[in-house]
Amino acid sequence: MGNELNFGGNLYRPDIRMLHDMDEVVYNQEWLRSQENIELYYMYRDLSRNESDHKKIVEHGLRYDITIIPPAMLGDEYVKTAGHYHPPVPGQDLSYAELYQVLEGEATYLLQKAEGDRVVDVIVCEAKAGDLALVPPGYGHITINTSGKRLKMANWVCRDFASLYDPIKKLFGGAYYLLTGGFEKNPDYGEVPDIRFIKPMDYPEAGLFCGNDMYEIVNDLNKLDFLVHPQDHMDIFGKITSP
Ligand SMILES: O=P(O)(O)OC[C@H]1O[C@](O)(CO)[C@@H](O)[C@@H]1O
Repeated sequence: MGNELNFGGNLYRPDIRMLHDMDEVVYNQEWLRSQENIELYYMYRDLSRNESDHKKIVEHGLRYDITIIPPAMLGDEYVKTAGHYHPPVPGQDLSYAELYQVLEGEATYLLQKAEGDRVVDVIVCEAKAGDLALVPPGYGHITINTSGKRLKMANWVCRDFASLYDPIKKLFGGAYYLLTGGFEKNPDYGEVPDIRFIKPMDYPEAGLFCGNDMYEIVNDLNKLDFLVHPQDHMDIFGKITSP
């Protein structure tokens, strides 16, 4: 069982994203049609080091996942996740946030904010091992591995929602594709803003620092309340949404 992940002495089996799960969102459709249905990336969900951690994580409405994206090319496009948005928090007009940390390799996080049918902000954050990347409410997100090395990343997220894939599928991918020649605007989006490049940041207000293993916040999960009740913690997102 070569795909199992050992986390805290527990073995986890992944959900596997196959190439042809991504048919709508791959840039080079001609290349895609000639390809076998290979495994692209591995999603290990709801991890914990022990039962007591798991109880705390569930009580706080959270989930800790690890995703492994081996290096690959999708024709002349770098391997990436399918991409999704999050639904609104019940009773709010704000959607759930998510927090990533690169554990190994390098990630390019593409975040895009939709307002109705338009994308009004596109952010790219390039992150290396230890770096944190926050997905604010309202932003869809895609992770791209351009590094030629295995990318292993973790995320904390609210456990009570299902991701929304259709808005990205129906426009054949994110607002930009990352090709060997650089970022290419997706023509199906019409007008999109230029990319804002941001650096990975610390979030001292939540006790989160690049370089510190973010799983350890399991001992103080109230600090992640911004993932479950983003409406109560808008300051933390402001550094990214209006720098
Ligand atoms: O759902 P996608 O777009 O394939 O992206 C996968 C990622 O999303 C998550 O489900 C969390 O948003 C992770 O488990 C995984 O990293």
